[in-house]
Amino acid sequence: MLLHVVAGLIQDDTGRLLACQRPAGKHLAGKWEFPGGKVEEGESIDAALVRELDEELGIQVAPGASLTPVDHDYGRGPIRLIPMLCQVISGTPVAREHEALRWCSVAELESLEWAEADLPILAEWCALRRSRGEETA
Ligand SMILES: Nc1nc2c([nH]c(=O)n2[C@H]2C[C@H](O)[C@@H](COP(=O)(O)OP(=O)(O)OP(=O)(O)O)O2)c(=O)[nH]1
Repeated sequence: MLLHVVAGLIQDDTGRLLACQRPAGKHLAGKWEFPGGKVEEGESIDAALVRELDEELGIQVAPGASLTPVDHDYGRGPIRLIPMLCQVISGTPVAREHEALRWCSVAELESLEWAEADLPILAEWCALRRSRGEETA
């Protein structure tokens, strides 16, 4: 069965993107990812995003546009990773479930070791920024 996973792309007001490091002892430990998680049965993508970011980071967000979903299999069954732009309405992110959080410029994003399924999402996000003329931040 295809598992749907939502991933939130959060920018700060200087254009940096929030990256989160997966904790030790978990699948893909130490890799960087976007905050989010599995969409529960009967739950909308937007509702899953709002719930996961509240649970993981203690922030309230408004879901925005989605980027292109990525289908991937780490050998544990197929997943569909759904990237969603989102706006923080309230709160400041705190690493409740992650090893570390980092606000990253494009250069910093490229220096991290990402979960493989996130690579196409990062490429799309960087292309989107370039097309808006925001590539230098
Ligand atoms: N949340 C999130 N998960 C991601 C990303 N990229 C990526 O490949 N994944 C994968 C890791 C897991 O295989 C799957 C779901 O992640 P999860 O954090 O909700 O679940 P988990 O690893 O706690 O799963 P499990 O140990 O309970 O089986 O999606 C990402 O950017 N964010």
